[in-house]
Amino acid sequence: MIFYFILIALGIYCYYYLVKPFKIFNKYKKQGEGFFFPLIGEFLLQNSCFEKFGDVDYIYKHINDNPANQKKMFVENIGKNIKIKLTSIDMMKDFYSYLGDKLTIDTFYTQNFKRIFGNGLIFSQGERWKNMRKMFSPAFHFEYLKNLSSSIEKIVDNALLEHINQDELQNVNIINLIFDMTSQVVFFSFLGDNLQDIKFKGKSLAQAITHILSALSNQVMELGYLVFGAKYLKLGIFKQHRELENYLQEFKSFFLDIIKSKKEELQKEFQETGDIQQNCVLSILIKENNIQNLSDSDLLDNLMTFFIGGTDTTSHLIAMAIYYVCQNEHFYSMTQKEVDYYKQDKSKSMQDLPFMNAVIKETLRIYGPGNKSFDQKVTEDIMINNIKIEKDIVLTSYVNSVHRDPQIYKDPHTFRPQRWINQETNDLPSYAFIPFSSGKKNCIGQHLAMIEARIILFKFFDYFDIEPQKDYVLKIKYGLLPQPVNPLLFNLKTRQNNID
Ligand code: HEM
Repeated sequence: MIFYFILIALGIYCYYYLVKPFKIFNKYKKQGEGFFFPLIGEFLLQNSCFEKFGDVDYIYKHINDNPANQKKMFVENIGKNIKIKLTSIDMMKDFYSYLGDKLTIDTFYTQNFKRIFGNGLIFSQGERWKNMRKMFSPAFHFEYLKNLSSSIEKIVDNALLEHINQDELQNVNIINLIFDMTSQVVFFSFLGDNLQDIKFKGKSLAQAITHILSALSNQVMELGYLVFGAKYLKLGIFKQHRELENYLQEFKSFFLDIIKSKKEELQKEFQETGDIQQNCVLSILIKENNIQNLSDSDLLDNLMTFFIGGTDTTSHLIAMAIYYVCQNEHFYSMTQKEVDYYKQDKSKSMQDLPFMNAVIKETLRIYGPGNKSFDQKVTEDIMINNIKIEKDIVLTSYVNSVHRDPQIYKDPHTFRPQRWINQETNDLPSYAFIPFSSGKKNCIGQHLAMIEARIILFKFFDYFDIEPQKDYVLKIKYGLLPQPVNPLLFNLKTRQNNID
């Protein structure tokens, strides 16, 4: 009896995890390229790309190299899911028009992270998302954010001067250093306070969040998670699972108290003076009478969401821009000369630094931390560029492939900022450059990211002569983002005359 039961269970398992996915895989592979291996196709392919080329995404980045191939998509499997990576510009318009309606974030990887960022903007859909986006948007308009520039400059100056004063200028891990600044900026832009002096169990708040994220990320690799999902982790069968859940809950309630007291402080100021001096998300919510529409836990979820959306991304963008500039003497001297020239003319704004802006855009094109959308589950059959995609398939928009398509960009795999200054990129088609996504769920923080990138890059090249590690080999793997495996270490030498 038990034998038959096991046999039937095995049969059902084989059908749902092997036979059915393989049939669907074959159907879609006709539209492009593909790779199938029972259960772990995506892992295996990315791993082998990493081993061979030092870049997990290599195969998707190069899929358009031969335009005669007419590839449109790359099909893979993971677990029982079939995943389609959209790699052609022709498919982007339809994809982004369905986002948030017939496409919802797939929870295979992300459900564990929801334990920290709950139902903030990224994970919300429908009316809830619409209302929140409307309430938060004014705080992310460029004109409003411009008022934060001097506070951001102060955060950056303090962080760099601290390194200079402590003489910590050799082998500086610049991603960590910049992450410290971008996390202060996110707290500041949300609460009007960078929370620098507050510690949770001996860690700064940014370090505590990083610790939680990295533990959650490790759990996603556990067999139990792959089979039963995040519910299994929350059950707390193992000690390390219980410990993490407790740490997470304590951290959330600690942070909730900080938010409550900041909110009360700003509300009091508003009641007493009719205004709030400090520009930040909270003050906009209070001034526009929206604060009562959000619970304290909604505020916490969104602060965590902004932290996750806005720290790693921005710090990787800036560190990679420094890395690329330092690979080429001409780019390096152009950047430094531009910074020095700008300092002599106070009438200019940082937007008037053409070469530096081109460096940022080119880094976003070729490396962009958001050049792959979240995996999205199809909730009902849809048409993407005249191809029917069935319900339950997982779709990802592979912006990386479009950003490196030789039919759109000349010499697409080369870092060449000049393309953004000469006429080359004047008439790019729609969806040819979308590092911050597109459509209604695009990145709310893109102006903040660009302002930070300009300020931090400017200060680095103003304060320091930057020397990269000799023989460094860039290898890209996924953490929360695609990121360099070996730390980006630089020697910094102060340019004495430039430091007041
Ligand atoms: C270089 C820096 C950044 C890049 C490349 C980037 C990229 C992106 C991308 C591609 C998306 C869409 C994700 C998807 O749906 O698949 C997104 C969404 C989002 N980003 Fe950013 N981002 C950056 C910085 C920021 C900053 C500084 C913040 C806020 C402080 C932020 C907050 C968000 C939020 C809240 C969403 C979700 C928006 C919604 O669903 O309505 N991001 N970002």
